[in-house]
Amino acid sequence: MAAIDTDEDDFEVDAEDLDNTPVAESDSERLSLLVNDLHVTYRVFGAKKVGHGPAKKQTALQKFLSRGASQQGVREVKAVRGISFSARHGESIGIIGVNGSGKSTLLRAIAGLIPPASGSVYVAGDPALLGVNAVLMGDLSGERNIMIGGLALGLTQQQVKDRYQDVVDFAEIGEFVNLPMKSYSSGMGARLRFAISASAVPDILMIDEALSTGDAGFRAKSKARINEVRESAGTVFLVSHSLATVKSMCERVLWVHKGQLVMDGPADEVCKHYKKFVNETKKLAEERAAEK
Ligand SMILES: Nc1ncnc2c1ncn2[C@@H]1O[C@H](COP(=O)(O)OP(=O)(O)OP(=O)(O)O)[C@@H](O)[C@H]1O
Repeated sequence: MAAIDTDEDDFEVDAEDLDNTPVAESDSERLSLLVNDLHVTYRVFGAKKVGHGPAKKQTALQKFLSRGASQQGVREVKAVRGISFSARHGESIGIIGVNGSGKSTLLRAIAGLIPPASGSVYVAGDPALLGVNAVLMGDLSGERNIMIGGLALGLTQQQVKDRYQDVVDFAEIGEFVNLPMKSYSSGMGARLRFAISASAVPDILMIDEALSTGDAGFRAKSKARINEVRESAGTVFLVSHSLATVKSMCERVLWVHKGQLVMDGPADEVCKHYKKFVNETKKLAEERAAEK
C-alpha cells in the first residue's frame, strides 16, 4: 500500500503481531483504501474577524502589541474531522451529506490533492491514478486537457490519442473540445472531467457530482463505466446530492455531516436515515421561520 502525506508511525505493526499463515484473498476481500482518523483544515487568509459590537479604536501601543495578531485575518475551517473507514476492491461507495458537510474535501484528501492536517490515507496501487481535476487547466482547450489528464492518469501519449475520440463522444462536447475549458457550461466541464477520469481504468475512480449534470443517457453510460471499473476490481467513490443516483450506483454509502462520519452502511438504509434527517431539519427550519 502506498501512503499519501501520512504519518507512517500511525500504522506501525510489529512482525510478531502478524499471523504469517498465507491467506488466499479474492479481489473483493482486499482493501483498496484505508482512511484513518483523517482531519483536513483549510486556512482562509484575509478573512474578517467575526466580532460583536463596534470595533474599538486602538492606540499606537495597542496596535504595536497586537501586530502578531495580523494572523487574526486567518480563519481555520475544519472541513473533515476524524473520519475513518476502509474500502475494498470492487466496491462502489456513495458519499452523501448536506451542503458544506465535507464530502468533496474528503474525496480530494483521498485523492491526495489536499494534505491532511492529521491522520492518514493509504491507497493500494498508484495514487496518481486518482482523480484528474487538479491537473486540468481552464485556459487550455478540452483537447489539450484530454492529453494532460490522460498523461496524469498514467496513459502514454499514443494511448490518449487512441482514446481521444471516445472521450469527446462520451463527454458529448462536440466542437467545444477546441475551446478553452473555462468557456464550458458547468455540465460540459463536469462531463469532460468524468470522461477523462474514465478513459483509463483507475484503481479508484472518484466522481464528484458529475452525474447530476448529465441527462438520463449520460447517466446510463456513466453507470456502465462505473460497473466496468468495479469489474476490473477498482473502487468507485461517488459524491452526489441525488439519493436516487447514489442508490442506483452504489451498494454502500457514507453519510458525512459537519466533517464527521455519521453513518456507513448499505445504501438503502443510510439513504433512508439521511432522508429522514433532511426532512426533519427542513420542517424545523420552516417552523422557526413561521414563528418569526
Ligand atoms: N478551498 C477552500 N477554502 C476554505 N474553505 C473551504 C474550501 N473548500 C471548502 N471549504 C469549506 O470546507 C467545508 C466543507 O466543504 P466541502 O466543499 O468539502 O463540502 P461539500 O459537502 O462537498 O459541499 P457541497 O455539497 O456544497 O459541494 C465548508 O465549510 C466549506 O466552506
